[in-house]
Amino acid sequence: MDKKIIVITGASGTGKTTISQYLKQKYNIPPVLTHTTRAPRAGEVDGVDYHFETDETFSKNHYLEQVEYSGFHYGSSEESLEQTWKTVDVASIVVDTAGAISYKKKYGDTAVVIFLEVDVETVAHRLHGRGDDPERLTRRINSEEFKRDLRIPDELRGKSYEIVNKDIKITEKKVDKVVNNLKSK
Ligand SMILES: Nc1ncnc2c1ncn2[C@@H]1O[C@H](COP(=O)(O)OP(=O)(O)OP(=O)(O)O)[C@@H](O)[C@H]1O
Ligand SMILES: Nc1nc2c(ncn2[C@@H]2O[C@H](COP(=O)(O)O)[C@@H](O)[C@H]2O)c(=O)[nH]1
Repeated sequence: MDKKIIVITGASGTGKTTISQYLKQKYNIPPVLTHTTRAPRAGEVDGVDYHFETDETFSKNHYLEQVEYSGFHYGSSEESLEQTWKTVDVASIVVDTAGAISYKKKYGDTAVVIFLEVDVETVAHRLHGRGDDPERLTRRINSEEFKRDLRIPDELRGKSYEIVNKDIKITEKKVDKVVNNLKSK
């Protein structure tokens, strides 16, 4: 099979990490870790969920793309993806829509984009349920990035699998189809 990167995108709280974990559990498709300057949430572990960085260490890495999201830096490296491709043909990565556009531009058909969509009320409810700090959560939901990522950008329209992530079982079945499509190539 050709090398592929499944790029999971959408607004914060739409279920990107949940789908990335499903891909790992069910298909052994590993996530490529990215870097961030935000603090770990309860239960998040450095080197497992993210490479957690200070402003200083973040600035020393080389990134394929990087963004500022709700006041923090995030970035992903080509080296991490190339490293993962040495051991598997298919990997996944979780990024905002600006990152997904960068991956699509750089990798073309090698980047298979899944755009997750959920209405804003449901997302806010889920983020509260995840235990996000209320002050940070309000800031995030009011950020331009969050509002932008609620709808698929023009650059990805027609080039992505668009999945409404309401019922997780239905979402998983749709993700199964994406993976099966890859396998048949
Ligand atoms: N279909 C679903 N139904 C109900 N809850 C869901 C569903 N999908 C995800 N969740 C829950 O919603 C919360 C947010 O999901 P998740 O962390 O995967 O989102 P995310 O898009 O990765 O968010 P972020 O970009 O902020 O990291 C989690 O608590 C997760 O368990
Ligand atoms: N473009 C990139 N976006 C990234 C990267 N790593 C994570 N993200 C996205 O940032 C927001 C916020 O993440 P959170 O973990 O603080 O909730 C979310 O949309 C992530 O998908 C990256 O390297 N590049």
